[in-house]
Amino acid sequence: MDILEKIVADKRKEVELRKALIPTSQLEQSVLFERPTVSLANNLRNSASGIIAEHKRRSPSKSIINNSLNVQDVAKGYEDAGVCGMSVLTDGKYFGGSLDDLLTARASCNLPLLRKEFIIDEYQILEAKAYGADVILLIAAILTRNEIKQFSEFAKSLHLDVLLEVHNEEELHKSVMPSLDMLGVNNRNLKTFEVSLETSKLLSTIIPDDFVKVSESGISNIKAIKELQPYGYQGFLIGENFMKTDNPGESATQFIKEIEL
Ligand SMILES: O=P(O)(O)OC[C@@H](O)[C@@H](O)c1c[nH]c2ccccc12
Repeated sequence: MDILEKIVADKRKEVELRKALIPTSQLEQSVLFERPTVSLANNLRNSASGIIAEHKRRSPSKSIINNSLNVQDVAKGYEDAGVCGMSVLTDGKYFGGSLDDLLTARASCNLPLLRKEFIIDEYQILEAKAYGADVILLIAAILTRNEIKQFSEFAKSLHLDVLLEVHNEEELHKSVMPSLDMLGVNNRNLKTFEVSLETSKLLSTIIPDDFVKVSESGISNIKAIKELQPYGYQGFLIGENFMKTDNPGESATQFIKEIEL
């Protein structure tokens, strides 16, 4: 079993346990269910920097990134920096995140929030909405075309944006459909953890123009952004480069200043 299969197997068990404890009717009673969502795709279309900044304490590839920050400061810092949106890891076992992190981020800023999670069940989309997300991530590598269709249409019915993540041509061809808002190319192979910006460059030509293109992972300098912009990328998902510092908001501020120069 590779790491991705292991994560998904654990996730299926976790979701079954959560479902047994909190019925969907209870999720739907969250006051956040009535909150009008903010579109990350629209923000990216109208931005010069296109930065989506992530909150990530650790990862299976890097173990600890930063354990001494609080979500509130990070969210406020990113908002002050002028990022387009914030991504919040909610997986506990492999990334040290939680739905509580999402809720705290929601309470701390007005940015569109992406629930960064391995979604394999509609229940997790209801959770995303109930804990204040504006956007969900769907990962093509772990879903069938039918699931992508079902989950993305369900998310749209809740007024959530959908970011679909691919890593190769086959995943892209399997996934393209009108219920997606953004297409993300993960520069990191989730099975081997190898990172290459070439993945974004290669796939850019076959992503239809109606989707906002997002390049994800392994972006650690302005040069990478400048290199990817000519390929049509309008969004850049950055985690570790900000989170490894003592003040991710300040790092994001410097980063955006440099892009706009
Ligand atoms: O920390 P990085 O290399 O800047 O990467 C951020 C983000 O792209 C990465 O965390 C990510 C992309 N796709 C994912 C899917 C699940 C978990 C995490 C991810």
